[in-house]
Order: sequence, then C-alpha cells, then structure tokens
Amino acid sequence: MKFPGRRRHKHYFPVEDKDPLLDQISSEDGLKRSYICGIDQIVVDIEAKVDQAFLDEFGLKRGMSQVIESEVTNALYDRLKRENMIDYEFAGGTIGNTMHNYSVLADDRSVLLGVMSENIKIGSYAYKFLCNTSSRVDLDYLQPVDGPIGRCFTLIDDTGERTFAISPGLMNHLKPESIPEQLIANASALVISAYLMRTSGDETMTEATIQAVKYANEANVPVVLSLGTKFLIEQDPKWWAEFVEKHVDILAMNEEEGEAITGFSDPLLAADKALDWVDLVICTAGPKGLVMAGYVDDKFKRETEYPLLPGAIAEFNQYEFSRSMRKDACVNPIKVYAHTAPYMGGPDSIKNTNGAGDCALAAVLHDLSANEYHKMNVPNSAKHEHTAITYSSLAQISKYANRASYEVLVQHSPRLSRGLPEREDSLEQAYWEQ
Ligand SMILES: Nc1ncnc2c1ncn2[C@@H]1O[C@H](COP(=O)(O)OP(=O)(O)O)[C@@H](O)[C@H]1O
Ligand SMILES: Nc1nc2c(ncn2[C@@H]2O[C@H](COP(=O)(O)O)[C@@H](O)[C@H]2O)c(=O)[nH]1
Repeated sequence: MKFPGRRRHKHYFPVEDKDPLLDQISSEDGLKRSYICGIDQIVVDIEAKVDQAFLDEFGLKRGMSQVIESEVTNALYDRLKRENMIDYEFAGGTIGNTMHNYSVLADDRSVLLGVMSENIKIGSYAYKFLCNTSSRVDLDYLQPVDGPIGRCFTLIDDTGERTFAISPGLMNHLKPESIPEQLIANASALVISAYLMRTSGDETMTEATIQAVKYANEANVPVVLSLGTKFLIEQDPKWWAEFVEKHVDILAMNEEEGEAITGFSDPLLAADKALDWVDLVICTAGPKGLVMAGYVDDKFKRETEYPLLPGAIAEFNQYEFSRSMRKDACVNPIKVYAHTAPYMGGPDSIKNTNGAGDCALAAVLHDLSANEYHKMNVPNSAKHEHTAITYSSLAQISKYANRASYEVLVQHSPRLSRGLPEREDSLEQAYWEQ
C-alpha cells in the first residue's frame, strides 16, 4: 500500500521497510492487507466522435447513458466500423474504472465482482477487458457466463459531451449467490453504482447488488455509491434518497447528479444536503473542481491554515483539516467541508473527460483503505485515538482526488496507465528539500 498524502517522496514509502511501529509486528505474522471490493457491469468502451445527426439517426439522447436493443447495436457498430470512426476501445464501466484506478494509485489489491465470458477468444471484448485491467485488480471472483460481456459505445460530440449507448450482452447476469459474504465483510469498502439498479427481465444484477449491500451493512463495511448519471436519478429521486439514507455511507456524484438527488445545483449545498443521509460526500464539479463534506467530532476538529472561503455556507472550509468520521461515532458531530480547484487550474488541453469523476473517487477510496491498513497494522498509533474513516484531512483528500482526475484528463483512456509521479515537476526543488 502506497500511502496518500502530500505529493512528496517521503509520503510514498513502502511502510513495511521503514515504519518503526510496523517493525514491532513479528515478521511471521506479516502485515495484514486491506482491500476494497466493487461490483460492476463488465463493459468495454468503444469511443468515437459523432455529431447530433448521428445520434438522431440511432435514436440516442445526447448526454445520456442508455441501454440499446440488439438491432440498434448491430446497425451502430456496422456504421462505426464501415466508416472507420472508432478511435479507441478500452476496458470501461464506472466501477471497473474505479477499481483499476484505485489499484494503480494504491499499488494494492481491489476485487471486482461481475460477469466474464467463460470462453474467451483472443481479441474479443472480454479479452480486451482483461488485458486492460491492472493485475492488482483481483478478477478471480468474476462469475462465468455463456455469452458476451457488455459494450459501451462512448459517443463524443465536438463540445466534449458524451453519450453512452450500452449493449448489455450478459453484463447484468451476476447472481446473488455469486457474492461471497466474507469477501465483502472483510473489505475496507463496498463500491457500487446507480447503474447496477438498471436491469430488466431475467437480469439479476440488482438482486446481486442488494445482496452485497446487505452483507456490507451487516458487517459495518462502508457502502460507497457512485450516482453514475443524472438521468437515472431524475427518474425517481425520492427512491434514491431513501436508498442512500438506508444503505449508503459514502456518496460520490457530480454536480448534475447532486442536483438530481438533492434539488440543489450548488455542489456545496448538494453535499451539505446529502450529509442528512450519509457520513461522507464527494461532489465533483468539472472545471470548478470538487467539494467534499463529512463529519467530525467537535473534540477532534482541526482549523484550516488556508484562507476561509466564501460560499453558500459562510467560511465553510474552516475545519477542512479534520479527518472525516462517521456521524454515529461523534459525540458532538459537526459538519466539515472542503473545496479544491482543479489541479494546476486544469490541463491546457483536455484529451478526454471520460472517467475523471471515477478517478477522483478512486483517490478517495485509496485514502479510506490506507486508513484501514494503518489501523490494522498499527492499532495503537495516535492516529487511531479517534475513529476517523479517512487517513488524511478532507483538504488533503480533495487535493489528491483532483490531482488524480487531472491525470485522466490528459490521456485518452478513463483508466490510469501508471501511478502518480512521486515528485511533481511543477514544484520547485526547495519544496522537496523542506
Ligand atoms: N473542464 C475541466 N477543467 C478542469 N478540470 C476538470 C474539468 N473537467 C473535469 N475536471 C476535473 O475532474 C474532476 C471530475 O470531473 P467531473 O467532470 O465533475 O466528473 P464526472 O466525470 O463524474 O462528470 C473535477 O473535480 C476536476 O478536478
Ligand atoms: N457500469 C456501467 N458503466 C457505464 C454505463 N454508462 C457509462 N458507463 C461508464 O462510465 C464511464 C465514464 O464515467 P464518467 O464518470 O466519466 O461518466 C465510462 O468508462 C463508461 O464505461 C452503464 O450503464 N453501466
């Protein structure tokens, strides 16, 4: 496990070798490992540049993620192939991307649950998915199916807007009995997305997801929900708010999804409203950066050293140096918020915004899992005198999340091809010598 923190070499040490506290642990026992577990519809993204006429031709609604019938799939695919329009094909899926990026950032294990074709031909989409997923993502628990995984046509117009057309294959055929209870119960977090509730007919993905959520809730494992797309939430915001309140501990959304579920277009107010339901919120806001909101016990709150920021909640970042706690673990819970602008103000040229939010979530998960890892191995550390759920402060995590997103914006794939640099070129030598 690489530790998150300031982007400085000494924060990226292999703890096994250097931490004197960890040396107390007998080498026979070794270090206990933390991992996170995610469920997804296993899909490959097929990316192409299109215009509105193209979307109209195939009856696709701009900006939406929509499931398409096999006739539309065949016609769409034939057209993209015939006109040589396919730019890239990558392993995708909102949680698949998040697990991959977590494993790359943390250099550690995550487990992905979903389905996989039992007979795989070289070059097939199933093959591509496996080849383009980090070897740190444990795929041993995938459920075999007799047929194809899903395809996600990722159609981008010249404003950068993405329209997703999903050809599901058997991606929604994960069965409840394929969810291993102990695997979930021992995880640092269970990560799911709203897309998993979009099933029909004999598809069992929703039941499988509910089963996993039940195991996580029973074992007090944080359930992390990524809202996926505003269009799903807008269909029944009340149902989603109730589901989140009952079963979810950490909510990840962008500002549009935040508005759909809370009614607030301001990401700070949306995050604040979501704190009525969950312990921790991450709300990304494209070029405006991101907001995080959580709880801390009044006794453990820490004042920021940064300027106090104006916003819909006055001086909202006052305690952003606090580590986030579960509300129930606080005697006197107070709300804490942080806002961070995009790293370096955003890249000069954005190659692709696909997966930027998933990558921010992966960084947050890295921080959560590092906290569990540290707690398992150094339980009597001062760090664990209070039961925080994050290793770092909200201010620190939100910077890390934005830094990770930046890396996705400057490449074509939603999946990181390498970890973050240990030293940032943008920082002067003096910084590293401090
Ligand atoms: N146009 C942009 N300029 C600068 N940074 C951006 C831009 N779009 C996204 N980002 C960065 O990526 C993060 C996630 O982006 P966002 O578009 O909100 O997520 P999502 O992919 O879930 O819609 C933001 O918090 C920000 O750091
Ligand atoms: N599991 C599913 N993943 C989906 C679906 N529609 C789109 N996507 C994936 O989202 C990412 C892009 O994420 P974003 O945060 O930038 O929106 C992309 O890689 C797609 O594969 C879906 O229905 N199910």
